[in-house]
Amino acid sequence: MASIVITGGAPISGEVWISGAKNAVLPILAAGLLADGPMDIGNVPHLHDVTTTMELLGQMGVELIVGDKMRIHMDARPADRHYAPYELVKTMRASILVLGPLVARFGEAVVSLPGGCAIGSRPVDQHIRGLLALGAEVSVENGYIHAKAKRLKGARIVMDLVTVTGTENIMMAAALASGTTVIENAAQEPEVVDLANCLNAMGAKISGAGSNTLVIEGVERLSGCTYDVLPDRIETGTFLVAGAMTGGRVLAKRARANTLDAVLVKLEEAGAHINTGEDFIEVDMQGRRPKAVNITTAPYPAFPTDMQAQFAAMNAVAEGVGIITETVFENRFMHVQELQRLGANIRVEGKSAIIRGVERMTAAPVMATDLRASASLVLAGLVAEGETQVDRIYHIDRGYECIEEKLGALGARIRRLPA
Ligand SMILES: CC(=O)N[C@H]1[C@@H](OP(=O)(O)OP(=O)(O)OC[C@H]2O[C@@H](n3ccc(=O)[nH]c3=O)[C@H](O)[C@@H]2O)O[C@H](CO)[C@@H](O)[C@@H]1O
Ligand SMILES: C=C(OP(=O)(O)O)C(=O)O
Repeated sequence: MASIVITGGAPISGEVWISGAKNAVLPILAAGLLADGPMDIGNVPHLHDVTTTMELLGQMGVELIVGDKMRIHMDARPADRHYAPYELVKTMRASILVLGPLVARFGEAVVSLPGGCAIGSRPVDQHIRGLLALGAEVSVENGYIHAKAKRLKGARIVMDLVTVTGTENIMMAAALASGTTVIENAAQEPEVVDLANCLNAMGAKISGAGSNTLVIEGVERLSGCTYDVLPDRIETGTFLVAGAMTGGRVLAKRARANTLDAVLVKLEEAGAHINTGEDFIEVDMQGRRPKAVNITTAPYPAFPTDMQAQFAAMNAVAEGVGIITETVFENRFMHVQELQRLGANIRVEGKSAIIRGVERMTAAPVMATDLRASASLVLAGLVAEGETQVDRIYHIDRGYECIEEKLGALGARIRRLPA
Protein backbone atom coordinates (compact mmCIF):
# COMPACT_ATOMS: atom_id res chain seq x y z
CA MET A 1 0.00 0.00 0.00
CA ALA A 2 1.29 3.49 -0.85
CA SER A 3 2.42 5.77 1.96
CA ILE A 4 3.57 9.34 2.50
CA VAL A 5 6.84 10.11 4.24
CA ILE A 6 7.41 13.52 5.82
CA THR A 7 10.61 14.82 7.39
CA GLY A 8 9.47 17.32 9.98
CA GLY A 9 10.90 20.69 10.82
CA ALA A 10 10.88 22.48 7.45
CA PRO A 11 9.08 25.84 7.56
CA ILE A 12 5.91 25.91 5.48
CA SER A 13 5.72 29.07 3.48
CA GLY A 14 4.47 30.24 0.10
CA GLU A 15 1.44 30.12 -2.17
CA VAL A 16 -0.90 27.25 -2.86
CA TRP A 17 -3.73 26.91 -5.41
CA ILE A 18 -6.94 25.57 -3.95
CA SER A 19 -8.80 22.89 -5.92
CA GLY A 20 -12.53 22.56 -6.49
CA ALA A 21 -14.55 21.26 -3.54
CA LYS A 22 -14.98 17.49 -3.24
CA ASN A 23 -18.27 17.90 -1.39
CA ALA A 24 -19.64 20.19 -4.10
CA VAL A 25 -18.48 18.35 -7.21
CA LEU A 26 -19.92 15.00 -6.07
CA PRO A 27 -23.54 16.21 -5.77
CA ILE A 28 -23.13 18.31 -8.92
CA LEU A 29 -22.09 15.23 -10.91
CA ALA A 30 -25.10 13.39 -9.47
CA ALA A 31 -27.33 16.32 -10.47
CA GLY A 32 -26.06 15.87 -14.02
CA LEU A 33 -28.29 12.78 -14.15
CA LEU A 34 -31.27 15.16 -14.24
CA ALA A 35 -30.11 17.12 -17.29
CA ASP A 36 -31.61 16.51 -20.70
CA GLY A 37 -28.61 18.14 -22.38
CA PRO A 38 -24.82 18.19 -22.02
CA MET A 39 -23.17 19.48 -18.86
CA ASP A 40 -19.73 21.13 -18.82
CA ILE A 41 -18.37 21.16 -15.27
CA GLY A 42 -15.20 23.12 -14.49
CA ASN A 43 -12.79 23.40 -11.55
CA VAL A 44 -13.18 19.67 -10.95
CA PRO A 45 -10.58 18.37 -8.48
CA HIS A 46 -8.53 15.35 -9.48
CA LEU A 47 -9.67 13.05 -6.65
CA HIS A 48 -10.34 9.40 -6.17
CA ASP A 49 -13.96 10.14 -5.18
CA VAL A 50 -14.48 11.93 -8.51
CA THR A 51 -13.18 8.89 -10.39
CA THR A 52 -15.50 6.63 -8.38
CA THR A 53 -18.48 8.87 -9.17
CA MET A 54 -17.58 8.83 -12.86
CA GLU A 55 -17.42 5.04 -12.74
CA LEU A 56 -20.80 4.91 -11.00
CA LEU A 57 -22.45 7.24 -13.54
CA GLY A 58 -20.69 5.47 -16.40
CA GLN A 59 -22.27 2.17 -15.31
CA MET A 60 -25.67 3.84 -15.66
CA GLY A 61 -24.88 4.72 -19.26
CA VAL A 62 -23.90 8.38 -18.71
CA GLU A 63 -21.25 9.58 -21.16
CA LEU A 64 -18.34 11.34 -19.46
CA ILE A 65 -15.23 12.87 -20.94
CA VAL A 66 -12.45 14.52 -18.94
CA GLY A 67 -11.34 17.58 -20.86
CA ASP A 68 -8.57 20.13 -20.44
CA LYS A 69 -7.81 21.52 -16.98
CA MET A 70 -10.07 18.98 -15.32
CA ARG A 71 -13.32 19.95 -16.99
CA ILE A 72 -15.83 17.16 -17.15
CA HIS A 73 -18.18 16.96 -20.12
CA MET A 74 -21.14 14.87 -19.18
CA ASP A 75 -24.18 13.73 -21.12
CA ALA A 76 -26.80 11.80 -19.16
CA ARG A 77 -29.25 11.46 -22.04
CA PRO A 78 -28.09 7.94 -22.99
CA ALA A 79 -28.37 6.74 -19.35
CA ASP A 80 -30.69 3.76 -19.10
CA ARG A 81 -29.89 2.12 -15.73
CA HIS A 82 -30.98 3.18 -12.28
CA TYR A 83 -28.77 0.92 -10.18
CA ALA A 84 -25.89 1.79 -7.79
CA PRO A 85 -24.06 -1.40 -6.78
CA TYR A 86 -22.66 -2.17 -3.34
CA GLU A 87 -19.15 -2.60 -4.80
CA LEU A 88 -18.98 1.11 -5.65
CA VAL A 89 -21.18 2.56 -2.89
CA LYS A 90 -19.10 0.87 -0.18
CA THR A 91 -15.96 2.70 -1.36
CA MET A 92 -17.64 6.11 -1.28
CA ARG A 93 -20.63 7.02 0.87
CA ALA A 94 -21.43 10.02 -1.32
CA SER A 95 -22.74 7.52 -3.91
CA ILE A 96 -26.04 7.80 -2.03
CA LEU A 97 -26.37 11.15 -3.85
CA VAL A 98 -27.63 9.36 -6.96
CA LEU A 99 -30.75 8.17 -5.10
CA GLY A 100 -32.82 11.36 -5.46
CA PRO A 101 -31.83 12.08 -9.07
CA LEU A 102 -32.47 8.48 -10.19
CA VAL A 103 -36.02 8.42 -8.79
CA ALA A 104 -36.76 11.83 -10.27
CA ARG A 105 -35.35 10.89 -13.67
CA PHE A 106 -36.35 7.21 -14.10
CA GLY A 107 -39.20 6.90 -11.60
CA GLU A 108 -37.16 4.16 -10.00
CA ALA A 109 -33.86 3.63 -8.17
CA VAL A 110 -32.02 0.71 -6.65
CA VAL A 111 -29.13 1.99 -4.56
CA SER A 112 -26.99 0.07 -2.11
CA LEU A 113 -27.14 1.20 1.51
CA PRO A 114 -23.82 2.90 2.18
CA GLY A 115 -23.30 1.39 5.62
CA GLY A 116 -21.19 2.93 8.35
CA CYS A 117 -17.59 4.03 8.18
CA ALA A 118 -14.69 4.78 10.51
CA ILE A 119 -16.15 8.09 11.71
CA GLY A 120 -19.62 6.82 12.63
CA SER A 121 -22.69 4.81 11.70
CA ARG A 122 -23.98 7.46 9.27
CA PRO A 123 -27.53 6.24 8.61
CA VAL A 124 -29.56 7.50 5.63
CA ASP A 125 -33.02 7.48 7.26
CA GLN A 126 -33.52 11.19 6.52
CA HIS A 127 -32.87 10.67 2.80
CA ILE A 128 -35.51 7.93 2.79
CA ARG A 129 -37.96 9.98 4.88
CA GLY A 130 -37.61 12.83 2.40
CA LEU A 131 -38.37 10.61 -0.59
CA LEU A 132 -41.37 9.09 1.20
CA ALA A 133 -42.68 12.61 1.87
CA LEU A 134 -42.34 13.35 -1.86
CA GLY A 135 -44.60 10.37 -2.53
CA ALA A 136 -42.09 7.65 -3.41
CA GLU A 137 -42.60 4.05 -2.37
CA VAL A 138 -39.43 3.01 -0.60
CA SER A 139 -38.31 -0.33 0.76
CA VAL A 140 -34.99 -1.68 1.95
CA GLU A 141 -34.23 -5.24 0.90
CA ASN A 142 -31.01 -7.22 0.99
CA GLY A 143 -28.96 -4.11 1.68
CA TYR A 144 -30.49 -2.10 -1.17
CA ILE A 145 -32.84 0.88 -1.13
CA HIS A 146 -35.61 0.42 -3.71
CA ALA A 147 -37.49 3.63 -4.46
CA LYS A 148 -40.31 4.15 -6.98
CA ALA A 149 -42.55 7.04 -8.00
CA LYS A 150 -44.27 7.84 -11.31
CA ARG A 151 -43.70 11.51 -10.57
CA LEU A 152 -42.63 12.87 -7.21
CA LYS A 153 -44.98 15.44 -5.62
CA GLY A 154 -43.84 18.54 -3.75
CA ALA A 155 -44.24 18.46 0.05
CA ARG A 156 -43.20 20.26 3.22
CA ILE A 157 -40.41 18.33 4.88
CA VAL A 158 -39.03 19.12 8.32
CA MET A 159 -35.71 17.33 8.70
CA ASP A 160 -35.17 15.66 12.08
CA LEU A 161 -31.54 16.75 11.99
CA VAL A 162 -29.28 18.74 9.74
CA THR A 163 -27.87 16.51 7.03
CA VAL A 164 -25.79 17.75 4.12
CA THR A 165 -26.23 14.93 1.59
CA GLY A 166 -29.77 14.33 2.88
CA THR A 167 -30.70 17.93 2.03
CA GLU A 168 -28.96 17.61 -1.34
CA ASN A 169 -30.71 14.35 -2.26
CA ILE A 170 -34.16 15.76 -1.49
CA MET A 171 -33.38 19.04 -3.23
CA MET A 172 -32.37 17.20 -6.41
CA ALA A 173 -35.41 14.93 -6.30
CA ALA A 174 -37.76 17.87 -5.67
CA ALA A 175 -36.31 19.88 -8.55
CA LEU A 176 -38.28 17.73 -11.03
CA ALA A 177 -41.30 17.03 -8.78
CA SER A 178 -44.75 18.45 -9.46
CA GLY A 179 -45.53 21.36 -7.16
CA THR A 180 -43.52 23.06 -4.46
CA THR A 181 -41.29 21.46 -1.85
CA VAL A 182 -40.20 23.22 1.32
CA ILE A 183 -37.29 21.73 3.27
CA GLU A 184 -37.09 23.02 6.85
CA ASN A 185 -34.00 22.53 9.01
CA ALA A 186 -32.02 22.25 5.77
CA ALA A 187 -28.22 22.13 5.75
CA GLN A 188 -26.69 25.54 5.04
CA GLU A 189 -23.23 24.38 3.93
CA PRO A 190 -21.64 26.30 1.03
CA GLU A 191 -21.63 23.03 -0.97
CA VAL A 192 -25.43 22.87 -0.66
CA VAL A 193 -25.55 26.42 -2.04
CA ASP A 194 -23.19 25.46 -4.87
CA LEU A 195 -25.46 22.55 -5.82
CA ALA A 196 -28.53 24.81 -5.71
CA ASN A 197 -26.74 27.36 -7.93
CA CYS A 198 -25.83 24.62 -10.41
CA LEU A 199 -29.41 23.25 -10.43
CA ASN A 200 -30.74 26.79 -10.98
CA ALA A 201 -28.31 27.18 -13.89
CA MET A 202 -29.95 23.99 -15.27
CA GLY A 203 -33.37 25.65 -15.01
CA ALA A 204 -34.46 24.62 -11.51
CA LYS A 205 -36.36 27.05 -9.28
CA ILE A 206 -34.69 26.85 -5.89
CA SER A 207 -34.58 29.68 -3.38
CA GLY A 208 -33.32 30.00 0.17
CA ALA A 209 -30.07 28.08 -0.33
CA GLY A 210 -27.68 29.03 2.46
CA SER A 211 -30.55 29.47 4.94
CA ASN A 212 -32.29 26.71 6.88
CA THR A 213 -35.39 26.80 4.66
CA LEU A 214 -35.21 25.75 1.05
CA VAL A 215 -38.08 26.30 -1.36
CA ILE A 216 -38.05 24.25 -4.54
CA GLU A 217 -40.67 24.80 -7.21
CA GLY A 218 -40.61 21.69 -9.33
CA VAL A 219 -40.10 22.11 -13.09
CA GLU A 220 -40.91 19.81 -16.04
CA ARG A 221 -37.35 19.51 -17.30
CA LEU A 222 -33.79 20.51 -16.54
CA SER A 223 -31.26 21.33 -19.23
CA GLY A 224 -27.50 20.97 -19.25
CA CYS A 225 -25.31 23.91 -18.23
CA THR A 226 -21.75 25.10 -17.81
CA TYR A 227 -20.77 25.38 -14.19
CA ASP A 228 -17.53 25.90 -12.20
CA VAL A 229 -17.31 24.15 -8.84
CA LEU A 230 -16.66 26.24 -5.73
CA PRO A 231 -13.14 26.13 -4.16
CA ASP A 232 -12.65 23.54 -1.41
CA ARG A 233 -12.93 25.19 2.01
CA ILE A 234 -11.63 22.11 3.83
CA GLU A 235 -8.54 21.81 1.63
CA THR A 236 -8.03 25.54 2.17
CA GLY A 237 -8.35 25.19 5.93
CA THR A 238 -5.92 22.26 5.95
CA PHE A 239 -3.18 24.30 4.22
CA LEU A 240 -3.83 27.29 6.49
CA VAL A 241 -3.38 25.05 9.55
CA ALA A 242 -0.15 23.71 8.00
CA GLY A 243 1.12 27.29 7.88
CA ALA A 244 -0.07 28.13 11.39
CA MET A 245 1.25 25.06 13.19
CA THR A 246 4.70 25.30 11.60
CA GLY A 247 5.01 29.00 12.47
CA GLY A 248 5.00 29.76 8.74
CA ARG A 249 3.04 31.77 6.19
CA VAL A 250 0.61 30.35 3.62
CA LEU A 251 -1.24 32.23 0.92
CA ALA A 252 -4.16 30.14 -0.33
CA LYS A 253 -5.14 31.34 -3.81
CA ARG A 254 -8.54 30.80 -5.43
CA ALA A 255 -9.94 30.41 -1.89
CA ARG A 256 -13.21 31.76 -0.47
CA ALA A 257 -12.79 33.40 2.93
CA ASN A 258 -16.55 33.81 3.35
CA THR A 259 -16.95 30.01 3.55
CA LEU A 260 -14.41 29.69 6.36
CA ASP A 261 -15.42 32.25 8.99
CA ALA A 262 -15.49 29.82 11.95
CA VAL A 263 -12.08 28.39 11.00
CA LEU A 264 -10.45 31.79 10.48
CA VAL A 265 -11.69 33.01 13.88
CA LYS A 266 -9.98 30.02 15.53
CA LEU A 267 -6.75 30.54 13.58
CA GLU A 268 -6.72 34.17 14.73
CA GLU A 269 -7.30 32.99 18.30
CA ALA A 270 -4.30 30.68 17.85
CA GLY A 271 -2.23 33.79 17.12
CA ALA A 272 -2.15 33.90 13.31
CA HIS A 273 -2.34 37.14 11.34
CA ILE A 274 -4.98 36.75 8.68
CA ASN A 275 -5.42 38.70 5.52
CA THR A 276 -8.27 37.96 3.14
CA GLY A 277 -9.43 39.15 -0.27
CA GLU A 278 -12.13 38.09 -2.70
CA ASP A 279 -10.20 35.01 -3.83
CA PHE A 280 -7.35 34.53 -1.37
CA ILE A 281 -6.61 33.92 2.29
CA GLU A 282 -3.22 34.49 3.88
CA VAL A 283 -2.21 33.14 7.26
CA ASP A 284 1.03 34.37 8.78
CA MET A 285 2.32 33.01 12.08
CA GLN A 286 5.60 34.98 11.95
CA GLY A 287 7.59 32.15 13.52
CA ARG A 288 5.43 31.94 16.63
CA ARG A 289 4.13 28.79 18.29
CA PRO A 290 0.32 28.59 18.06
CA LYS A 291 -1.83 28.99 21.16
CA ALA A 292 -4.21 26.11 21.94
CA VAL A 293 -7.86 26.75 21.00
CA ASN A 294 -11.18 25.24 22.07
CA ILE A 295 -13.49 24.17 19.29
CA THR A 296 -16.92 22.57 19.04
CA THR A 297 -17.99 21.10 15.72
CA ALA A 298 -21.54 21.62 14.44
CA PRO A 299 -23.33 22.16 11.12
CA TYR A 300 -22.44 25.26 9.07
CA PRO A 301 -21.90 28.11 9.85
CA ALA A 302 -20.36 26.64 13.02
CA PHE A 303 -16.94 25.00 13.07
CA PRO A 304 -16.81 22.14 10.49
CA THR A 305 -16.28 18.57 11.66
CA ASP A 306 -14.12 18.10 8.55
CA MET A 307 -11.53 20.51 10.10
CA GLN A 308 -11.58 18.95 13.57
CA ALA A 309 -8.69 16.50 13.13
CA GLN A 310 -6.43 19.18 11.63
CA PHE A 311 -7.03 21.46 14.64
CA ALA A 312 -6.33 18.51 16.94
CA ALA A 313 -2.90 18.23 15.27
CA MET A 314 -2.30 21.97 15.75
CA ASN A 315 -3.36 21.88 19.40
CA ALA A 316 -0.98 18.95 19.92
CA VAL A 317 2.00 21.30 19.47
CA ALA A 318 0.36 24.51 20.72
CA GLU A 319 0.99 26.44 23.90
CA GLY A 320 -1.61 25.55 26.56
CA VAL A 321 -4.59 23.23 26.67
CA GLY A 322 -7.28 23.05 23.99
CA ILE A 323 -10.56 21.16 24.21
CA ILE A 324 -12.07 19.82 21.04
CA THR A 325 -15.69 18.71 21.15
CA GLU A 326 -17.08 16.67 18.26
CA THR A 327 -20.88 16.83 18.06
CA VAL A 328 -21.52 15.72 14.46
CA PHE A 329 -20.06 12.20 14.27
CA GLU A 330 -19.90 9.77 17.18
CA ASN A 331 -16.51 8.25 16.40
CA ARG A 332 -14.36 10.96 14.89
CA PHE A 333 -11.30 10.76 17.15
CA MET A 334 -9.49 7.95 15.33
CA HIS A 335 -6.52 10.27 14.73
CA VAL A 336 -5.97 10.69 18.47
CA GLN A 337 -4.19 7.41 19.07
CA GLU A 338 -1.99 7.98 16.05
CA LEU A 339 -1.12 11.53 17.19
CA GLN A 340 -0.25 10.00 20.56
CA ARG A 341 2.26 7.76 18.77
CA LEU A 342 3.97 10.98 17.66
CA GLY A 343 4.13 12.15 21.28
CA ALA A 344 0.91 14.16 21.57
CA ASN A 345 -0.68 14.48 25.00
CA ILE A 346 -4.40 13.89 24.43
CA ARG A 347 -7.13 12.49 26.64
CA VAL A 348 -10.54 11.63 25.19
CA GLU A 349 -13.54 12.03 27.48
CA GLY A 350 -16.82 11.25 25.76
CA LYS A 351 -17.33 13.72 22.92
CA SER A 352 -14.28 15.79 23.86
CA ALA A 353 -10.54 15.50 23.38
CA ILE A 354 -8.46 17.43 25.89
CA ILE A 355 -5.18 18.28 24.27
CA ARG A 356 -2.20 19.61 26.24
CA GLY A 357 0.29 21.00 23.74
CA VAL A 358 3.80 19.55 23.80
CA GLU A 359 6.97 21.42 22.76
CA ARG A 360 8.08 18.68 20.42
CA MET A 361 6.63 15.65 18.72
CA THR A 362 8.81 12.88 17.33
CA ALA A 363 8.37 10.84 14.18
CA ALA A 364 6.77 7.39 14.14
CA PRO A 365 5.01 5.16 11.63
CA VAL A 366 1.29 6.00 11.74
CA MET A 367 -1.80 4.79 9.97
CA ALA A 368 -4.53 6.80 8.27
CA THR A 369 -8.04 5.69 9.24
CA ASP A 370 -10.19 8.19 7.36
CA LEU A 371 -9.78 11.21 5.14
CA ARG A 372 -9.32 14.06 7.62
CA ALA A 373 -7.52 11.86 10.16
CA SER A 374 -4.96 11.27 7.40
CA ALA A 375 -4.63 14.98 6.83
CA SER A 376 -4.02 15.57 10.54
CA LEU A 377 -1.23 12.96 10.53
CA VAL A 378 0.45 14.60 7.55
CA LEU A 379 0.21 17.96 9.36
CA ALA A 380 1.70 16.45 12.51
CA GLY A 381 4.48 14.95 10.39
CA LEU A 382 5.41 18.49 9.29
CA VAL A 383 6.46 19.35 12.86
CA ALA A 384 7.50 15.97 14.31
CA GLU A 385 11.26 15.54 14.53
CA GLY A 386 12.47 12.84 12.14
CA GLU A 387 10.73 10.86 9.41
CA THR A 388 7.03 10.14 9.84
CA GLN A 389 5.52 7.51 7.56
CA VAL A 390 1.75 7.72 7.06
CA ASP A 391 0.31 4.44 5.75
CA ARG A 392 -3.03 3.73 4.08
CA ILE A 393 -3.02 7.05 2.31
CA TYR A 394 -5.73 5.95 -0.12
CA HIS A 395 -7.98 7.78 2.33
CA ILE A 396 -6.20 11.06 1.66
CA ASP A 397 -6.43 10.60 -2.11
CA ARG A 398 -10.21 10.54 -1.78
CA GLY A 399 -10.23 14.20 -0.88
CA TYR A 400 -6.89 15.97 -1.45
CA GLU A 401 -5.54 16.67 -4.91
CA CYS A 402 -1.75 16.09 -5.09
CA ILE A 403 -1.25 16.88 -1.42
CA GLU A 404 2.42 15.97 -1.43
CA GLU A 405 3.11 18.18 -4.47
CA LYS A 406 1.25 21.13 -2.98
CA LEU A 407 2.93 20.80 0.43
CA GLY A 408 6.29 20.19 -1.27
CA ALA A 409 5.91 23.48 -3.15
CA LEU A 410 5.36 25.17 0.24
CA GLY A 411 8.71 23.83 1.43
CA ALA A 412 7.68 20.59 3.14
CA ARG A 413 10.05 17.65 2.85
CA ILE A 414 7.43 15.14 1.78
CA ARG A 415 7.36 12.25 -0.65
CA ARG A 416 5.05 9.43 -1.68
CA LEU A 417 6.28 5.89 -1.51
CA PRO A 418 4.49 3.77 -4.09
CA ALA A 419 2.86 0.50 -3.02
C1 LIG B 1 -19.99 14.12 0.56
C2 LIG B 1 -20.23 15.05 1.68
O1 LIG B 1 -20.79 16.12 1.49
N1 LIG B 1 -19.77 14.70 2.87
C3 LIG B 1 -19.93 15.59 4.00
C4 LIG B 1 -21.33 15.46 4.52
O2 LIG B 1 -21.52 14.08 4.87
P1 LIG B 1 -23.00 13.56 5.15
O3 LIG B 1 -23.96 14.29 4.31
O4 LIG B 1 -22.94 12.07 5.05
O5 LIG B 1 -23.19 13.98 6.66
P2 LIG B 1 -24.56 14.43 7.33
O6 LIG B 1 -24.64 15.92 7.32
O7 LIG B 1 -25.66 13.68 6.67
O8 LIG B 1 -24.38 13.89 8.81
C5 LIG B 1 -24.59 14.65 9.96
C6 LIG B 1 -25.07 13.75 11.08
O9 LIG B 1 -26.39 13.32 10.78
C7 LIG B 1 -26.50 11.92 10.89
N2 LIG B 1 -27.52 11.46 9.89
C8 LIG B 1 -27.40 11.86 8.59
C9 LIG B 1 -28.33 11.46 7.65
C10 LIG B 1 -29.41 10.65 8.05
O10 LIG B 1 -30.27 10.26 7.27
N3 LIG B 1 -29.49 10.29 9.36
C11 LIG B 1 -28.56 10.67 10.30
O11 LIG B 1 -28.67 10.32 11.47
C12 LIG B 1 -25.08 11.42 10.57
O12 LIG B 1 -24.87 10.11 11.07
C13 LIG B 1 -24.25 12.47 11.28
O13 LIG B 1 -24.15 12.18 12.62
O14 LIG B 1 -21.51 16.29 5.68
C14 LIG B 1 -20.65 15.95 6.76
C15 LIG B 1 -21.00 16.88 7.91
O15 LIG B 1 -20.65 18.18 7.60
C16 LIG B 1 -19.19 16.05 6.35
O16 LIG B 1 -18.37 15.57 7.37
C17 LIG B 1 -18.91 15.26 5.08
O17 LIG B 1 -17.64 15.59 4.57
C1 LIG C 1 -16.25 12.72 5.88
C2 LIG C 1 -15.87 13.21 4.70
O1 LIG C 1 -16.30 12.80 3.50
P1 LIG C 1 -17.40 11.71 3.10
O2 LIG C 1 -18.72 12.21 3.53
O3 LIG C 1 -17.29 11.66 1.61
O4 LIG C 1 -17.01 10.43 3.79
C3 LIG C 1 -14.91 14.35 4.60
O5 LIG C 1 -14.83 14.95 3.50
O6 LIG C 1 -14.21 14.64 5.58
